[in-house]
Amino acid sequence: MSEKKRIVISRYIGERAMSLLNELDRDEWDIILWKENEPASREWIEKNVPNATGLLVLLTDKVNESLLEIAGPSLRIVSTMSVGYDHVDTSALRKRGIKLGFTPDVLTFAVADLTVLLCLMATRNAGEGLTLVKNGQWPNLAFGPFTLCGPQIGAGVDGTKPYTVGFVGFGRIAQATLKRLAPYDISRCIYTNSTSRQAPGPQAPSEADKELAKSLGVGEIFAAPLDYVAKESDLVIVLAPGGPSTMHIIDERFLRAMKNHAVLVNTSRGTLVDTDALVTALREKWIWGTGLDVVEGEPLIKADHPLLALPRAVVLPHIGSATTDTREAMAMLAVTNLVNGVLGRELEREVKI
Ligand SMILES: O=CC(=O)O
Repeated sequence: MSEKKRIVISRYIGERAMSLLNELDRDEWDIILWKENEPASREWIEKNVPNATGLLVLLTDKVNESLLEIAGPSLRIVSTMSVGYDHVDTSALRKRGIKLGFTPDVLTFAVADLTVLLCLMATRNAGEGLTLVKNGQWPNLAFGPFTLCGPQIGAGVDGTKPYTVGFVGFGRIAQATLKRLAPYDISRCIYTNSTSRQAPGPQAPSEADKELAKSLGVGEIFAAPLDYVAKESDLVIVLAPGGPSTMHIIDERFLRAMKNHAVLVNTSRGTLVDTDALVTALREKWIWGTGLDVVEGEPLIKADHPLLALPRAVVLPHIGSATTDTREAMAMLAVTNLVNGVLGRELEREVKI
């Protein structure tokens, strides 16, 4: 009797998504599942991946040359339950003709919501306020008129203050974030993309920029170089993909160029921000504060990380897409991609690598 084909899944991703695997005839397919509620050990993945046809991973699992070597030539599809895929070596996949499935779109609203949450928390000192209250140090017993005051997002109390939101990366999630911020009366949105980033100056708004500005009621929208975004923005939101091309794109130079009352929010990948420079920027008050859902070197499992001692740093544990609905949709899409991939069908969402 010939050996069954195998699929390796590095985390239990819920009953509904797992039930989609029923399309695979179990006389033909073995489903190998890591059942613990923590990342699968490398040892476990390496032990089970040889001769697999499909591999479903989360962003805690590195898919690199050595893993693909171990998997061998049977592997057809890697499906990641994430929109980001900087944990996957795409060139190693490409040269072996292995497809990569991912889960964009379904998480756009959840991440945009969390981005706005961090914008508000970081501008309004909510991190510091929460810490004081939890430590029994409620600060307003003597109601200081300016206690815990922070900058206000948007056009201000009389609705006339110019307010600029800068985006580093302006894809689906960034645009959904802008849509949520638009009711704050944003006079300008400036953004970088891979071409404008190094350009000599700001670009004239494209037709798409003009249309978006009109539909959202934002004064104007246009692309600009990084240093322009740093210098001009009251709020900088980082929403670009991770990987070598964006490593430390927010560095000391960028942070020094920012306005003193400006806030930096990162809900993409920790590697985009040079953490040491950010810590100095906060300590020396080059900027007002920061809201981070991702940090270089995460998870931060020790409370002695310098960021955590800073009252103006609001740090969340990478929960951008963590609504139940969204995670379920991501899980379903990841399994659909996996099943389609192993059966040789087109993936519902494939990274063109
Ligand atoms: O960070 C989360 C993702 O890439 O889905």
